[in-house]
Amino acid sequence: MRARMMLTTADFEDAAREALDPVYYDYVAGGARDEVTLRANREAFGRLNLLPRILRGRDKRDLDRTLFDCPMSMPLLLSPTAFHRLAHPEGELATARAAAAAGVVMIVSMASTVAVEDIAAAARTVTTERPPALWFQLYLQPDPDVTEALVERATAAGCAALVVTVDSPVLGLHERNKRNGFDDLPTGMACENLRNLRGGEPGSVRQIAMSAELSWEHLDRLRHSTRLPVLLKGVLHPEDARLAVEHGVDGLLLSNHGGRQLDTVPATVDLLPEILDAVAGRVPVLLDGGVRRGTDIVKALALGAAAVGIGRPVVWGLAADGEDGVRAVLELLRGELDHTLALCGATGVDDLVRDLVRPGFPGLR
Ligand SMILES: Cc1cc2nc3c(=O)[nH]c(=O)nc-3n(C[C@H](O)[C@H](O)[C@H](O)COP(=O)(O)O)c2cc1C
Ligand SMILES: CC(C)CC(=O)C(=O)O
Repeated sequence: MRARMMLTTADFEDAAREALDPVYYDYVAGGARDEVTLRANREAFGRLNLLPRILRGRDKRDLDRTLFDCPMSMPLLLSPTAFHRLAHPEGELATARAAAAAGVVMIVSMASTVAVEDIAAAARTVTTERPPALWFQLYLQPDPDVTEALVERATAAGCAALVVTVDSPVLGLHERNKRNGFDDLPTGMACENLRNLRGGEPGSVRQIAMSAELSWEHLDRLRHSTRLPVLLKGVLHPEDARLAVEHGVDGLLLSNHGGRQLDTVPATVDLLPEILDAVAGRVPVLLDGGVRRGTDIVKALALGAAAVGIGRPVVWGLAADGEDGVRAVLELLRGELDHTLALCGATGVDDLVRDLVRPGFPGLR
């Protein structure tokens, strides 16, 4: 039998589907309710067209970018995804080494199955041009002392920024997980950042309190308790984007949680222009959701995103081939990004403007 050619992120998803327990595959692949938003994230990129320029490119294009003092080899980062040990025994250790080797930021999930200190140590084992950069994602907790304990832990581990996910007043409902009876980690795995956080906590996923009573006051308290840059992940309404800037956040990660929270919210790339207008250049806006191709990255950057995140493709790489699989996904996207820049007549990622992206021309999908 011919070996599978791993040419696209979709090839990694196919390989992951074969490697994973179907219950875990569904957990990663799935979205909330009818999965309308999950599909919309992809469809929106497909509807946008690129209108390239000619006779103005360069042989070697600049892909690097610095954000929050973190030099990155390209404006692509690993959005936070929970439970990497479901995909591979090495879990987040493998992911962190791959991200460090590729020179990109990994946003560690509060619900990682390896402790943030161990993830940071794994990233430091990789020798590269750039120091490895980790950011830490957290859900604000109704008890601010718990939030502060987490922030202290992530800061001590060397995380360079905090990404506060604000789209989860309650957990999104995934009917795939319900049907499969998946609602907890298997024996032997835990949310290691929550273990012994303040006392003898076991590291259970149920320790993560989703609360509909969180308010801007909780964010203000966090803002004042840390010197790290704070990004909000999951702001969708432009009015909230304005409020976030007024409350002193340092950046936004425009995200609909990969279609896993409120179903039927718009695709992130469709919302990007409105959010950028609301923010008016005061803080960088990053985007995730449905990014699978170099053309997607170029469209988001050209519209004004400072960087883009990928969620599921990282888990597919990890499930398919551990550290090498994640690295392969990142290098595949780097290659596609560079190739798209060349075809667009761009000298690098700083040479992208809105004019390159057009709403869909009829008949072209
Ligand atoms: C399996 C999985 C776990 C996730 N875990 C988290 C998490 O712990 N915290 C969070 O803020 N977002 C989480 N997300 C959302 C991602 O950060 C990201 O917003 C989303 O996956 C981007 O869309 P994409 O998968 O289409 O690239 C998760 C997504 C997936 C698929
Ligand atoms: C609830 C978290 C533990 C994970 C998450 O955000 C997700 O699966 O989308």
